[in-house]
Amino acid sequence: MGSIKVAVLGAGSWGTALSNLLAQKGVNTVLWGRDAAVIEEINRERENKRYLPGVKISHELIANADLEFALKDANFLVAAVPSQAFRDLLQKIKPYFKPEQILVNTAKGIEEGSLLRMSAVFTEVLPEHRDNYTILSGPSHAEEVGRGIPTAIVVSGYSPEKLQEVQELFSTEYFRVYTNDDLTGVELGGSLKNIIAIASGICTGLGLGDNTRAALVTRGLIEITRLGIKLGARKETFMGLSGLGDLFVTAGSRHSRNYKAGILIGEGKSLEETQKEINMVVEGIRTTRAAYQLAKRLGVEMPITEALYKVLFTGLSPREGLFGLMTRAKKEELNF
Ligand SMILES: NC(=O)c1ccc[n+]([C@@H]2O[C@H](COP(=O)([O-])OP(=O)(O)OC[C@H]3O[C@@H](n4cnc5c(N)ncnc54)[C@H](O)[C@@H]3O)[C@@H](O)[C@H]2O)c1
Ligand SMILES: O=P(O)(O)OC[C@H](O)CO
Repeated sequence: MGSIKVAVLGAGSWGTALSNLLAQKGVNTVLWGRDAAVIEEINRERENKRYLPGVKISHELIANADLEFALKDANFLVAAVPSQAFRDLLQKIKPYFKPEQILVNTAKGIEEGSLLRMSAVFTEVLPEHRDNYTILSGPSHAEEVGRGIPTAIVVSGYSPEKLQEVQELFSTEYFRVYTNDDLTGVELGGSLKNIIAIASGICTGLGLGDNTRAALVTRGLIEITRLGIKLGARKETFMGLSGLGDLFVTAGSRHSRNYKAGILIGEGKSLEETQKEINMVVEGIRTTRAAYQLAKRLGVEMPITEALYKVLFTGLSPREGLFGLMTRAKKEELNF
């Protein structure tokens, strides 16, 4: 793609997979990571063994631990760090940020404390560049994108022209990018599905059946939609790639860190043991606490989120949590 340059910031699983996709497409791409040992390994072995083992990295990809080098003359900055590190990354890039640069956020989460979505964090740090913010979300495991497995994803943001530029940048014959102007819905769908994925994993860890998981995922979609509507999102977005799509891929996949975390917790492991064993970001843990607080503040009913919050943070056992959900007051089904 001509003279376009992209800086991918964060050399974990997703940053590695996306930068590799762009480099394979012929885009001048620099992958920046804060860990010099990981960067060195990528350049030497053409593999990121900790975060994306088994995926061959294109010789066209430049990995570098110097942020200024990565940002210089970049048209697009792709932020691929956990949501709790997004503000910190923005503070680091702020001195270099240019009015024409487009920021593509890929983090799926809500900031703890402020309870802000990533777009709002961006606007706090770089208020004069609000329209340069976009987000890429949807069902996309790095392990599969890294192997060229057909994937569909969605981009959202404020400026329709910028969404089209990001759509054009990432689209390949195996990576299909849609646009959706419901930024609130796209951000919340991608973030809140992780809560339901952990709960789904807990059902598996407890040795329960497909009926239970299907019930949990369906009721989970309804409650995350309910919170989304309250915050101004469109209901339909939760039926799309960043809602149902991402829930489907996360709540039962062997690749999902959130689902795997749930399995370990259902099997009786503590939260600390679980995080140590997975050794990569499990976004849904902190998102559960943030969503629980948001739901309380706004008076939105989110029984699965509340039960998971109690299991993760107050010592309720997974079985007690499930029993509580099954024996709640009787309801109508479609209570958005
Ligand atoms: N892995 C996937 O399949 C996938 C797909 C779509 C979206 N995402 C989202 O992308 C985000 C990143 O996930 P990931 O899978 O790459 O996580 P990861 O745990 O694999 O990697 C995180 C990377 O961020 C770096 N990092 C952490 N804090 C940092 C900071 N303050 N400054 C700079 N770098 C920092 C770490 O060193 C690591 O390289 C998450 O929000 C996740 O939900 C992941
Ligand atoms: O591995 P997970 O659970 O963080 O999920 C990764 C992506 O969000 C899937 O779309």
